[in-house]
Amino acid sequence: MLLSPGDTMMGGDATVSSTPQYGAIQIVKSEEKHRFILDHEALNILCMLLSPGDTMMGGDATVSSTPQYGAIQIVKSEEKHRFILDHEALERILLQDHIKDKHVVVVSVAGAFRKGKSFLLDFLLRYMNFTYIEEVPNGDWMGPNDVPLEGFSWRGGSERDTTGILMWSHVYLATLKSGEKAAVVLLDTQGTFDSESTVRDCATVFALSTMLSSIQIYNLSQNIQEDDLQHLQLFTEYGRLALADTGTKPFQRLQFLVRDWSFPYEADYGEEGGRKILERRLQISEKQHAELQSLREHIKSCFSEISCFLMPHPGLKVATNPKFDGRLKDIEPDFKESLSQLVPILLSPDNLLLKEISGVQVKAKDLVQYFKSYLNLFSGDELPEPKSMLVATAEANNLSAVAAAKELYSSLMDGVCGGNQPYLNINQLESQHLDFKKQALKQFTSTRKMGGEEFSNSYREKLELDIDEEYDKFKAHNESKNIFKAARTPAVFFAIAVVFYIVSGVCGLVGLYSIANTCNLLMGCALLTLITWAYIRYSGEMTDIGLKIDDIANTVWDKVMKPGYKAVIEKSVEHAVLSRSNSYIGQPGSGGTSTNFTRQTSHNGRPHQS
Ligand SMILES: Nc1nc2c(ncn2[C@@H]2O[C@H](COP(=O)(O)OP(=O)(O)OP(=O)(O)O)[C@@H](O)[C@H]2O)c(=O)[nH]1
Ligand SMILES: [Mg+2]
Repeated sequence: MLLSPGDTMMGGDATVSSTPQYGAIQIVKSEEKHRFILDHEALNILCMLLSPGDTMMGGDATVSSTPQYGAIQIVKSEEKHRFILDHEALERILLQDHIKDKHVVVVSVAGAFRKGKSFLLDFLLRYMNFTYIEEVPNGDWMGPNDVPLEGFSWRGGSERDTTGILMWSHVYLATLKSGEKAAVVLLDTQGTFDSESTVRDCATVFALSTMLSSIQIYNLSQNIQEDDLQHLQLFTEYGRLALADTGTKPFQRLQFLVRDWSFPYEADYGEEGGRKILERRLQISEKQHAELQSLREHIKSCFSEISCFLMPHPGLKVATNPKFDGRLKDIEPDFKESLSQLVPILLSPDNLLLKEISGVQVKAKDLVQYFKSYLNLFSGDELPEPKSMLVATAEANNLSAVAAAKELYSSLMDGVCGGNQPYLNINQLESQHLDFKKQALKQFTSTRKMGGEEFSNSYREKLELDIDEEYDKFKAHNESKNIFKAARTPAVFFAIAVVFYIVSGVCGLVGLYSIANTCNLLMGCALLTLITWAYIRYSGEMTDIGLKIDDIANTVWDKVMKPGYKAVIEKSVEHAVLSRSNSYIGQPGSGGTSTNFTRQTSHNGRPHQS
């Protein structure tokens, strides 16, 4: 978003940002006599930059240097431990025109509370800004040494900070290895096991973020413990069902991230050490209980990629100093070194992974549907069974396929009878509709969906109904382009006025004054209706009355004028044919005279004479 020309940018050349469209705007100015005045215009521009209603998390300490971006709480924790989805906020982010049709990469960080999740995400933001906005490849994305860390709200202390699920308001566009442009979404989540949340709350947030992300960063402290693996049980159960249904792995990447790893002499910091530890933790041995064995097997089979990264301790300033505000100079070099290795492993264009559900890549607009279905699923008092998770996924799957097929139909119809297209003959329109409907249904049937054919039949029926409804709209729109139909109402009322004018004149001539007066009155009414109709059409007000006048005109046309007009035409054609044949028979050599002729009529196809 650009600032309007003429905005007061503070700081002159020295402070111009590397992205020149951002800058400090002076909203309170110091005037003569030491008075401060508010620059309303500048304030309005700032208000426009922030979409209305956005909940910017973080308070003063974490306000971003690019004020138009912020963390938006899309899943909120309400009273009685219920989570609700902020549809509007979600749609505002994901349904932006340049985003909605892009496949998405969803990066989420989940895990226990107070373990540095939001802190890490702010480094991910720095990398994203550097690589995908400023587009400087292989540079130093970590930024200057002496700048506070901003973005998602993070802080020290023992009390929880993040609640619900937050999405970064800016969706990054990244060019993948394949050359495709993908939309990258970052999610921060409420930490698990804080003193205010129930087990269900924790499981809900963790489940939502795992189900919706393509790169789930599982943030752990110090080690991978058995209970950390057990939290994945719900997904592995669901994953098994989904795997059986579609034959594809339901989740993409699970990245274990062990913070404050204290045993570098056993396994090195970084990816290599992480692989070693992960192998040990996911190892299946005969000594293990059968349940532990199957959990490990299922974790492996549900994610297409599992990896682990061991992070060193960031230093005492980070962990214990209340004044620490994220400056790199206060962080231990080991930590910074590991961070510079970790973040590109997660977010470089080559490592981004698209979100897939049942083997189909998810678009940003589909993600909205999945959010809705999953939030619905988790709104009950009990945690859902893996089977109902499968049903919810199948439902969202089918709804997305319905939406895509409907969109195909609408765009095809738009091409033949949309806004700029001329009026199309009704028979032609009908045949195009049937053809496009067939194409849309074919696309729906061929899209891979969960839940089987029987499940998707009801959605197919819904699609047919939706398409027919859409067709009615296209038909009405097409009709409105028929200028003869548009001119029908004024023509009918004008004709009525003319007829009554003539009748009134004739009646006046023969002395039937009362009938003449009534006709005059009716003529006046017709003209008045005509003027009212013209005003409604011109002003766009009182459209209900306008529609009623159109209805009356249509009825008069269908019931009176059209039959009358047809009868007159038929009569005159008959008359013309008759007079033509009469003149033909009357001609010399035609075998008869005009007064004495042989009339030929046809009887059962045979000519006979009378
Ligand atoms: N020991 C340690 N502390 C860290 C690390 N990273 C960040 N911190 C500190 O941990 C504290 C909490 O950071 P946050 O990012 O707010 O933690 P969080 O996990 O988002 O916390 P909740 O939002 O409450 O779930 C801050 O004081 C950070 O400085 C780390 O790797 N190790
Ligand atoms: Mg947090």
